[in-house]
Amino acid sequence: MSTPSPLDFDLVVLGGGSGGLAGAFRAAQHGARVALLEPGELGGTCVNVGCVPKKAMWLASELAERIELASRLGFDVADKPRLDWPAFIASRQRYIHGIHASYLRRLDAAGIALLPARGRLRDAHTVECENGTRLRAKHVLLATGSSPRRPDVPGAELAGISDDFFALCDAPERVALVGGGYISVELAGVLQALGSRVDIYARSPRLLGHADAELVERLQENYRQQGIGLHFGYRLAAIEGEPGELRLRDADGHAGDAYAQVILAVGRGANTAGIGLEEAGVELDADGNIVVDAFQRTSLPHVVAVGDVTGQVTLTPVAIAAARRAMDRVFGGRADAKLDYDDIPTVIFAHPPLAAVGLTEAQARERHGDDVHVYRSTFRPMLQALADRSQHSLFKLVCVGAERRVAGIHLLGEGADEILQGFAVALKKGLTLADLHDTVAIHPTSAEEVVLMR
Ligand SMILES: Cc1cc2nc3c(=O)[nH]c(=O)nc-3n(C[C@H](O)[C@H](O)[C@H](O)COP(=O)(O)OP(=O)(O)OC[C@H]3O[C@@H](n4cnc5c(N)ncnc54)[C@H](O)[C@@H]3O)c2cc1C
Ligand SMILES: NC(=O)c1ccc[n+]([C@@H]2O[C@H](COP(=O)([O-])OP(=O)(O)OC[C@H]3O[C@@H](n4cnc5c(N)ncnc54)[C@H](O)[C@@H]3O)[C@@H](O)[C@H]2O)c1
Repeated sequence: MSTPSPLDFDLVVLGGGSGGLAGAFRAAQHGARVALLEPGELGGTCVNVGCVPKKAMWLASELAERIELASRLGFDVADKPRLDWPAFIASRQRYIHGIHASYLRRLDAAGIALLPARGRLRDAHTVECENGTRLRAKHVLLATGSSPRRPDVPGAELAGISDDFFALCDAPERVALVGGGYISVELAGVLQALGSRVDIYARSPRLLGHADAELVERLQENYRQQGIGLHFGYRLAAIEGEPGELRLRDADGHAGDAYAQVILAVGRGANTAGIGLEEAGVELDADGNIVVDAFQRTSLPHVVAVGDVTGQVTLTPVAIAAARRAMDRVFGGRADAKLDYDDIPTVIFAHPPLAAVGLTEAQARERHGDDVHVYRSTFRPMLQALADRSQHSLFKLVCVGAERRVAGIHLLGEGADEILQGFAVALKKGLTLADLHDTVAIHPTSAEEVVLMR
């Protein structure tokens, strides 16, 4: 038997983002010899140009709103407070550098070989680095993530993408966001609260097509009240002008206002091109996502894929959970380990946040017909009421069957982002309306509305 060379591994991972790192750490815990290839910053999209800097900006914008509330409530806030962006961004980036450093320490401690290189799949057991070095592995984990799409219209290259938002050093005076999904809604709320005048141009008839229509209706009202312009059914034909003064032209030839910044948020595409996947025998779907089965197995034996590159629910905790389970199966002797993709909770960090788990009312009616029972609570959180602000919260339960099993929980309002997690556990375990009613409320909170709905 030949002795293994230093280039032989039990696992080679392509991508040091949420899924790749989680998979590498879990495999190493099971005793696997692991190499991880990452040409960019550790942490991938989430840490560098996604969840983390986004949440930091969202927190800043929440503070801006709170300062305004405070002044309404009698605090002496001399002038209209302005955010010192460079100072805030320095704090944000310091926080992110701390995450990089922590990953490096953990990789080192786990004995994982980190190679700062782009990888290419040669066959089921061979990965080639950019410099031509070939690594041999028993198993390969593909976690190369996704990148923002640009619409195929003239001038699209003049506009920014979400990555560019994180390079801003001030709030641009006027901003257009193209797209009506997660990113558009989140960035619009942040920028408007930090001093920009924002317009959203969505192709769809409403924002957030996957979310519960009633909550989205309420969020849209909030956004209009905050001064965000909402343009639905918009068909973008071109982007024109000079940097700093850009205009959108629609399919009827109408050119609108000038914007200092246009940000495209029309979805993301899997990073599967040019890395040898199809040549090696990894099947892709029509959108370029890696096709995987319930165990994250690709069409090529010994090659698994997780996260955005599979086009499955594209959220960080999903990539992490799928990677850990796949590695438990491959290296941990848990043959049945796989992620259940049902009832994954999610939060859209809008203003206020929208948190959801399970079926929307429309999905429940499609699945269960008339046997759907909806409970809702509309209320003003105490701080909003004290400041005589009109922002209301809307909480909604979607129940099915005679036993009123809770099939969906939808929360729009202050604190919704922090309230949902615990209720998501309960929903996953088969929560019923009676269980909620059996639970004593915590008063006075917004969360208590969930157990008081009748
Ligand atoms: C603006 C924004 C906000 C978001 N906010 C949230 C949020 O609040 N909550 C949430 O759950 N999700 C959020 N997401 C989604 C989340 O960031 C992604 O779902 C998550 O990062 C996916 O993890 P991943 O490991 O699949 O890919 P990524 O994190 O993108 O990592 C992929 C890595 O692979 C590397 N790579 C690419 N090609 C190769 C190659 N050939 N060889 C080696 N390495 C390669 C890349 O450099 C990258 O580092 C947000 C996304 C965006 C864009
Ligand atoms: N809080 C979070 O968890 C969070 C935040 C941001 C992003 N994400 C993840 O990242 C993913 C990508 O976000 P996203 O907002 O780019 O995608 P998205 O899929 O949420 O929304 C894309 C939007 O663009 C629209 N669109 C598509 N093509 C268009 C075109 N040519 N012209 C105009 N509009 C067009 C779609 O109708 C849709 O409204 C999300 O689906 C989500 O999974 C999560």
